[in-house]
Amino acid sequence: MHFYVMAKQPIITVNNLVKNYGDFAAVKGISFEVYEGEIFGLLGPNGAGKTTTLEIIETLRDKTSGSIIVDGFDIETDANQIKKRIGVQLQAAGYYPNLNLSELIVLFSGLYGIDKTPAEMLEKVALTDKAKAKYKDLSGGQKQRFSIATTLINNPRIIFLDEPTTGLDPQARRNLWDLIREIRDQGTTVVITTHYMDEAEVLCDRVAFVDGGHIIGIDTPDHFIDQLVASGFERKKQVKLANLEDVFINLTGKEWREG
Ligand SMILES: Nc1ncnc2c1ncn2[C@@H]1O[C@H](COP(=O)(O)OP(=O)(O)OP(=O)(O)O)[C@@H](O)[C@H]1O
Repeated sequence: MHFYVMAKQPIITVNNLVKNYGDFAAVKGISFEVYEGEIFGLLGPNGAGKTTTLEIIETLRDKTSGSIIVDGFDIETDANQIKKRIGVQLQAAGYYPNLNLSELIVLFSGLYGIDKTPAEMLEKVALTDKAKAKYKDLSGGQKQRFSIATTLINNPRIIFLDEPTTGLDPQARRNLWDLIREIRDQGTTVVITTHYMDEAEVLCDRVAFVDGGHIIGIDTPDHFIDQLVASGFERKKQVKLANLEDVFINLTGKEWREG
């Protein structure tokens, strides 16, 4: 039993959040809670307002109106306290190209004023043997794991992952799911966006669907699916007991491909 089952304490409360870019309303008054210790997914089509919402909660973007409380702190008055308690994935461009992974961890730890050993952080994301490698020389899956390691340096209460598995092969995706689950099981709340519904279904404890700047549904994946089935919905095609991804994994093996 993981942490989520025991406590349903809100760690993020978003109330009536609005974001306008000039005349364009990207987020139109959304409200939701993220519970402590869960993996919470923001799902929805391109342009729905997911990244905008995340970046506002991460204190990286100003809101137009509404209120946000993160771990008991109001974004309006205590953004610095919030920054200390969250981990945000940096864009790849933020990594100095000539430093190796160990040196990058030392650099980021220094920025946070926290004394973390590179070995400790790299071990968490199974990159111990890449300590001397440069970020640009990593595979896609390794890059994602490294960037997740950097979100954990300040012992955050919550981490935010924006499409962390986009572009990864099936093994790398599944390995990343395991890593994200481990992070949750150690008590860190995870907020994630993804366009992969299979991923959201197996990974997220709860999901919110965002469309056109509104939240149009929020529940556990199981409840959503059960409700749809109860309403009489049936898939047109006979569902097979395996899919092409299972074939891929079966043929190529389950081991980590990228070292
Ligand atoms: N800085 C900006 N200025 C003007 N419009 C913006 C800006 N940033 C985002 N938008 C617009 O706001 C809307 C929401 O964008 P956002 O990136 O939040 O969507 P998203 O749900 O994350 O989409 P995706 O799945 O494609 O990442 C889009 O129509 C986008 O074009």
